[in-house]
Amino acid sequence: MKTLIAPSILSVDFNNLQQSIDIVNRSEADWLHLDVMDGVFVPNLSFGFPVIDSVAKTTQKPMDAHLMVIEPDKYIDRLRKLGVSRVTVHYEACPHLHRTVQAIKKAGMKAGVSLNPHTPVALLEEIINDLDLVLIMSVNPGYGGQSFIENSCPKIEKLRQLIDTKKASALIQVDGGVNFETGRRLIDSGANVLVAGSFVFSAKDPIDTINKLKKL
Ligand SMILES: O=C(CO)[C@@H](O)[C@H](O)COP(=O)(O)O
Repeated sequence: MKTLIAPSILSVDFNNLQQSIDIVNRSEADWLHLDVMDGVFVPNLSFGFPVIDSVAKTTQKPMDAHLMVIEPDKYIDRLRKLGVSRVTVHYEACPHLHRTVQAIKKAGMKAGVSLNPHTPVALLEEIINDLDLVLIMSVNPGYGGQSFIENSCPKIEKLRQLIDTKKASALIQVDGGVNFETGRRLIDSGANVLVAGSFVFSAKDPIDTINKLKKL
C-alpha cells in the first residue's frame, strides 16, 4: 500500500493555525494528526476540544487524534461529536484496553493503540486483531522536535511480524523525529503511516515537504 502522511500541528504557530491547516489542505497529506496532551500522562499540555472544534471547521483531511492522556474513555464521545475519524490511546494509560478500544469502535471511529518507546510490541498479541492502527512512538511522547530513537526500526519489524502472523489488518503508524531519512527507513521496516511535525512546519516549503514524504 502507499505510505500515508499525517502532519502534526503540535509545532505550528497557533497564532496562525488557519495558515497551517490550509497548508495541510493544499498538500497530498492523508490525515491531520492532533496531539492531545493532558500534562499528566506526559509532561506537557497541548490543546483540547475548543481547538479541535476550530480545526474541524476548516480541515479537509480526516482528523487523527493521538490522546496522550490518562482516562481517555472520558473523551471518546466528544471526539466523535467533533468529527474525529481515528482515536489512538496509549497502552500505558489504559488498564482496560479492550474495553476502551471497543468503546472507540462502538462510537463509529477507528481505534488505535500507541506504544511508548520502552513498551514491547508483544504486549499487543491478544488485542492486535481488534485494532485498526498501532502507533509506535519513535520519541518519548510530550514534545515535538526530539531526536529519533533508533530502536524504532527493529521494533516496527517485530510489529509487522506480529500483524502478519496473526493475519491482522492494523496499520503501523510512527511518530517522532520523522524526516526524509528516518521516514525511508521506517517504511522499509514496515511502517504505513508517517506522522511529521517539526520537519514539515519548519521547512521552507511545507507543502512540498509533505508531498515528498508521501513519495518516499
Ligand atoms: O506526539 C508527538 C509528541 O508527543 C508528536 O506528534 C510530535 O509532535 C512529533 O513531532 P516531530 O518529532 O515530528 O517534531
